[in-house]
Amino acid sequence: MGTSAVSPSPAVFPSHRRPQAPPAGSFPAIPRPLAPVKTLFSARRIAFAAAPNPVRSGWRPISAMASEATSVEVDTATGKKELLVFEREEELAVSLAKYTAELSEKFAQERGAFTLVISGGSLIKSLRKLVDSPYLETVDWTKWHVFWVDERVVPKDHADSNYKLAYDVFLSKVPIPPGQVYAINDSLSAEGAADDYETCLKHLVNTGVVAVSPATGFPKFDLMLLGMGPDGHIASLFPGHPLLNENERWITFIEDSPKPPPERITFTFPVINSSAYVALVVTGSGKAGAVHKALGGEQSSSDMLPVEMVSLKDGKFIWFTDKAAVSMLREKASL
Ligand SMILES: O=C(O)[C@H](O)[C@@H](O)[C@H](O)[C@H](O)COP(=O)(O)O
Repeated sequence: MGTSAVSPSPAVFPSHRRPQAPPAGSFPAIPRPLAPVKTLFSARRIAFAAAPNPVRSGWRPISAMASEATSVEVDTATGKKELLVFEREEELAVSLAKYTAELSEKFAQERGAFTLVISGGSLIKSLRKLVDSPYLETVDWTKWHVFWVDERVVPKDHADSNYKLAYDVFLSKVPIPPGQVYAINDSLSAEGAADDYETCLKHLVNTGVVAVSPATGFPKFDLMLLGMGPDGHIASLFPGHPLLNENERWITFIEDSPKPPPERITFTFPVINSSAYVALVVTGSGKAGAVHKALGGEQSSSDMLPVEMVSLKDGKFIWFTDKAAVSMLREKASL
C-alpha cells in the first residue's frame, strides 16, 4: 500500500506503516498544560429581529458567539444545520481555530485520536490561527490524524497539490507526527490513488484509528473541514456528475473535473455523511448564489447542489460564513 504518511519534506513520502521521526529540529517539544474540556462556543442568546420566512419555517435564532457571529439553526429538506455568520473572514478564522481545537480535545480524550479531514481551496488559509498561540502550545498535536477529502492527482510538490497547500500554510508549522498525515500516493493514476487511499482507510479503521459509524458502517471521521465552490460543489463532487450517486466506495476518482486540474480523488457522500462533525467554510460574494440555493428555502425544480446533499446521519453540520456569502439570503438584514 503506497498511501503515504507524509514526511514534512515534500521530497520524501514513505509508507504510512513505517514509523517516522520528524526531522531533527523541525518541531520543538511543546509543554502542554491539561486544559478542562469546554463547551463548544460560549454562546449567548440574542434577540433575532427577522420576521419568520413564510416559505421556510426552519430558521431559528440560536446565539451570537462572543458578539462576533450571529448563529441560526436552519432546517432544510436534507436536515438541520447551524449557520454562523461573521462580519469578516478574520473573525471567522479565529472562531474556526477555537472550534477545531475544542473538538480535537474532545476526541483526543474520548478516543485517544482526532481524525481531521480537510479540503483544498480557501479553507486552508482560514486555518491560519491554529498555528498561533494559544493553540500551538495547548493542542495535543500528537493525537491528530490528517486526511484529504479530495486531492488533485499531481505531484505533492506541485502548485496544484492540496497537500502542498496545507503543508505550506499549516502542517509544516505544527508538530503532528509525520506518520499521521495521509497524503495520496502521487506515483499512481487517479484510479490507483483512489484505491490506495481507500485501502489505507480500511487499515486505519481496522486498527481503530478511524471510527466506524454504527448507523452506516462507513468510516466516521471526527471532523471534516470543507470548502464549497461557487457552483455548490464540495470535495470533488460536482453538480450533475455521476459521482454524486456513488454509494458503495469510500473513495473514488474523477478524470473530468470541471475545476482544474481534471484528475482528482475524492471521498464519497456516504463517508462525508457519516462524519461526527462537518464544518463548511464559505466566504465571499462569489458563493452567495450557492448559499442562497442551499439555505434560502425557495422551492426549486432544479437538481440539488452537492452541498445540499450533505446530510449527516448522526452528526452536526455547521456553516462558517461571512456577510458577503449570505448576502442573498432573505434574512440578510438580521444576519
Ligand atoms: O481541491 C479542491 O479544489 C478543493 O478541495 C475544493 O473542493 C474546494 O474546497 C472548493 O472548490 C472551494 O474552494 P475555494 O474555497 O477556493 O473556492
